[in-house]
Amino acid sequence: MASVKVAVRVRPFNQRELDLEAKLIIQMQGNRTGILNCKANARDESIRYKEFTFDYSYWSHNKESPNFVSQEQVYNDLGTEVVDCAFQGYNGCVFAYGQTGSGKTFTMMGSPEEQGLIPRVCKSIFDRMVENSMKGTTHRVSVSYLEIYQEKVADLLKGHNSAVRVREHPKKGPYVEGLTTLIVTNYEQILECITRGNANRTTAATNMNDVSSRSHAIFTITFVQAGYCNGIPSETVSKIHLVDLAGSERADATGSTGKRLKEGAHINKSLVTLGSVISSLAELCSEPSGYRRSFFIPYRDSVLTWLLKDSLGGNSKTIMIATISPADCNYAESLSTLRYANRAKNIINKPTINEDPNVKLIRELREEISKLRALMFNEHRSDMLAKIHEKEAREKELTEEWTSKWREAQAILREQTALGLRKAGPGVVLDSDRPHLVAIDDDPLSTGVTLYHLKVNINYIIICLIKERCIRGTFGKRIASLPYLY
Ligand SMILES: Nc1ncnc2c1ncn2[C@@H]1O[C@H](COP(=O)(O)OP(=O)(O)OP(=O)(O)O)[C@@H](O)[C@H]1O
Repeated sequence: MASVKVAVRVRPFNQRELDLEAKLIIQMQGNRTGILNCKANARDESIRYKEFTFDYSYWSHNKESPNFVSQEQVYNDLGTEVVDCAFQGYNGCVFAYGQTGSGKTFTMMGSPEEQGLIPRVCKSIFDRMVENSMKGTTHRVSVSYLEIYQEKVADLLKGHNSAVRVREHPKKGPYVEGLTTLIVTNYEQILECITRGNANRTTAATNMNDVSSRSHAIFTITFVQAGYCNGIPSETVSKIHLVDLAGSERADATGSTGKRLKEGAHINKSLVTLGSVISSLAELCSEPSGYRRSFFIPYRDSVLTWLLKDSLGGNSKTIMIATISPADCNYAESLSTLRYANRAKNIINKPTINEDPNVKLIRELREEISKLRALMFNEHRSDMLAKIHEKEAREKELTEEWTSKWREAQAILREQTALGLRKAGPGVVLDSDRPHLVAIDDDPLSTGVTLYHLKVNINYIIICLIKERCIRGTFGKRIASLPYLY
């Protein structure tokens, strides 16, 4: 069990707020955040000033302050937890929520000079992978990047207009059908994916932000870690969702009309549903265990909550970052964000280590065998020997199967890395001048690309195309497309 961790961050005044000579209404001390209502003339202090306690309250308003919290500190507190999640085999999720222009994209993505959480998390994952590889562990990292714009999902690694559909697998839950999943082998490649995806995101200028994200964006890292631990195979798969939500907004504050107003309605639909999901979960989790009524959680009322189902009340360690403006003119929005964040604190998730099912079976068999051996030794039960032998044979068979699959996957990855072969959007990039054929495979469970070496000095080739598989030449040009060609 793990509560959703909540951090609140306040940004500097923006130009609009400076022009309006806005007053500073946010105060932070330790992990407490206070908000002052300048307009209320009531004597009752509880109406004028409201205070909330979070896991972290980040003062990023002015660099001169001794309490100033930089991008680096946000990463040290929150990003390292996400990286730990990946290496321990847990799913993780960070989502940034707040008013338009309050600093969500700055916190998640940042700028080239002041990188945000996403690039820092990616960098750290690859740095730690290098360290762990020395100990014999192997890793596979793949990424996908999607946006939800007006309740429709687009594949950001394919292009802005690449619509894809959300479906629900009976066991694995919601997923996006046909979403591009690219294997990345170093930080530069992952950065390339982020840059490509960001360029495809829907943005527009509003009164609150010159480059306002009009969509919800989910960058997902799938991290597989495999190797031997104390002589036993170990393999974990973690999914890390890094989410930059579109701004929660009021039409009058953002100057929305026409298309922007329609966008706002859709953005709000997702955020309102997110709010309902958070409220229902918070209520559910605050009931004493054993007395919990069956609550309906409206995950399917919006694409966003449907896709983030596991991150909210499910199998994930989740962090919410609520970003707020420091200015009095945004009092209502900031108070609403703080209340939203305050509710999210009560959500309790149930993260578990995502172990490969075969590896889990091997581990369990070994445990059973040790127990049976101890029992046999203590109680002189010779009848157990046959049972032990049977379990040992099964365990050996599974271990051999797993080891050969693992070695094969390692060899393919090594070969592709050595040749600089990788899937890039609809094509592949290959930095090699050796003759070859490349098969592009859309199966997300495979490495995505398969390389066929051609022996030099062979004048003709026979190609047998397996159903629906397409073989392309060096420059991605289709050289044969018949189902069977002899
Ligand atoms: N902590 C911060 N320190 C310095 N500048 C910041 C900070 N937070 C936000 N900004 C600046 O404020 C502006 C708006 O921030 P940002 O684009 O991150 O907002 P947003 O919440 O993502 O908005 P939207 O919902 O419209 O996309 C940007 O110019 C950004 O650089």
